[in-house]
Amino acid sequence: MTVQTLTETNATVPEQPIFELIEVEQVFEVPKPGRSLFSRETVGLRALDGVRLNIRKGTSLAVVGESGSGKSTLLRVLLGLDRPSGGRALYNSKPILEGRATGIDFARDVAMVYQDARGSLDPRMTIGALIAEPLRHFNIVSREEEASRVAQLLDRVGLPADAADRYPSGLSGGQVRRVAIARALASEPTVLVADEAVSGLDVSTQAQLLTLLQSLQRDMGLTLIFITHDLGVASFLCEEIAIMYLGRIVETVRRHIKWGIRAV
Ligand SMILES: Nc1ncnc2c1ncn2[C@@H]1O[C@H](COP(=O)(O)OP(=O)(O)OP(=O)(O)O)[C@@H](O)[C@H]1O
Repeated sequence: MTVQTLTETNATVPEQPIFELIEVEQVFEVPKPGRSLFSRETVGLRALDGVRLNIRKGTSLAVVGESGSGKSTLLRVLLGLDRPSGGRALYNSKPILEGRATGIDFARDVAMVYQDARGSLDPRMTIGALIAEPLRHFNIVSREEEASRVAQLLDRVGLPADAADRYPSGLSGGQVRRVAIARALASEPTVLVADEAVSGLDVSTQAQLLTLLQSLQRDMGLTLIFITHDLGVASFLCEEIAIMYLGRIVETVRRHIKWGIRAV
């Protein structure tokens, strides 16, 4: 069996970050604890509290934290789905929301694999049609080339070509995650964001998916942002781990992944 070995290093890469968060804050108005039933009193909840984060192109970053630490809030800011209440969130040195407003490039460049992979796929569509959807939306290939690109993408995620004719209900949890990854790759993104992409699966399926994500990141030069509450998964997969607690990044661990072979 092939496994990777991880070794710590202090190497620094002086490259311009693809994502940059500078003192990002997100404050939500929530009902004041202990208020009377009829009171509308609120308090500000700091879901993000001065977050600073640089993500370099082609690297892998895991954002790890317990429930409520702010991971999803951070993700929504990175995806430009929410405007932070303070600080600056940049993608390729431009405000993320500006990037989204200018349209299709950000959506094509930054692909997402959702935690609820099955729920994110229309159960009435075949796997082939689901993967072809982003190909058409972003005009990646001509209609004639579509079927062969779908087959390539299925192969890339370790599914057989005949999976294209099946429906999500006919696939296992692990296979559905692979389809979600193939769909995300269809737009030929620079960044792949995966939110709890292996949670709720058995250990061996998790390991296979993590190995797949690792090889995709390495072979395609993707920037991988992986959100998880599982430190073990994070350290297996990613070069850099940002640990969140109460809306802050309390620690960042940088690793240099060396590929090696060890008999186990
Ligand atoms: N839209 C919102 N309105 C009010 N409070 C919110 C909102 N979104 C998140 N919160 C609060 O912000 C804090 C951080 O939530 P967030 O969902 O980002 O945490 P998380 O680390 O992703 O948790 P989980 O792992 O459970 O998904 C929590 O206290 C949450 O209740």
